[in-house]
Amino acid sequence: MSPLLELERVSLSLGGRSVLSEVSLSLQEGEMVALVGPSASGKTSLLRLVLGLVAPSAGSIRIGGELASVPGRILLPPDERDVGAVFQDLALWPHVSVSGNLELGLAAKGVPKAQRTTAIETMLSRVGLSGLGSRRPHELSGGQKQRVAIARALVTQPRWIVLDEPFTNLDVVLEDEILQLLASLLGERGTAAILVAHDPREAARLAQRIAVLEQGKLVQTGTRRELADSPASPFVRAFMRGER
Ligand SMILES: Nc1ncnc2c1ncn2[C@@H]1O[C@H](COP(=O)(O)OP(=O)(O)OP(=O)(O)O)[C@@H](O)[C@H]1O
Repeated sequence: MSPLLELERVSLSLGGRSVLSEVSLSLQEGEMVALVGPSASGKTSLLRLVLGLVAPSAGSIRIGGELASVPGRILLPPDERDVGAVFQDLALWPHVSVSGNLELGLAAKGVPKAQRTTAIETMLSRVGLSGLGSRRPHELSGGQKQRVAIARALVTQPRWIVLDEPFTNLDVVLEDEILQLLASLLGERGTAAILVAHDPREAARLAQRIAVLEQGKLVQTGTRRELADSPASPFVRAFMRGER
């Protein structure tokens, strides 16, 4: 069976600078991969590529075996990639209620009103936000906002999601709670994920594999044990020791 997502020697240049260089990476159905690397190594750019927000300069991206992006062209637009996204700034729509934030994606998918209401209620209850559907994002705590962002990414039941360092601003206890919630939500639905992680604990909690980017190149991909036992670079060694 084809991988859910497959990048083949993908390069990206922006403003005349090479941002990613010949990255090959795959994501299997139900698999969770953590993407790590120093600042400016290209992690966010890689997520933008797989979401279909930007086209590669070279190489190709396949989704479910079908060509989704080729040099200079996005063949499959973001809303046809069956993917949910959670960004670092969460990007909740500020003027829309919590329920409204979840509803937009369902409406865009053509889900009828009655089913939308049920799906939203079920999802809000699953993330511990029952009864808060009519609040606006600014009326929520940081942890509650994270839950809304996760609920919004998952309410349409996508086959996979990407998360770009969404837990950086949480304290450790809260981060742990949210990671646990996310792990069970992804696990019970068999949703695949690519997660940009900033510490090895976070990576280990969710991901079966860790992929390391440095200066736009994929320097190592492997399990936590493989990276800890034979780190391919000083960054990988330090990261696995939890120093970064
Ligand atoms: N639109 C753009 N035009 C030119 N250069 C860009 C553009 N977007 C990103 N870059 C550059 O690409 C490189 C990779 O950026 P990216 O945001 O992907 O890194 P990152 O690994 O996610 O970094 P961080 O961990 O700091 O968020 C950086 O040097 C950045 O300055």
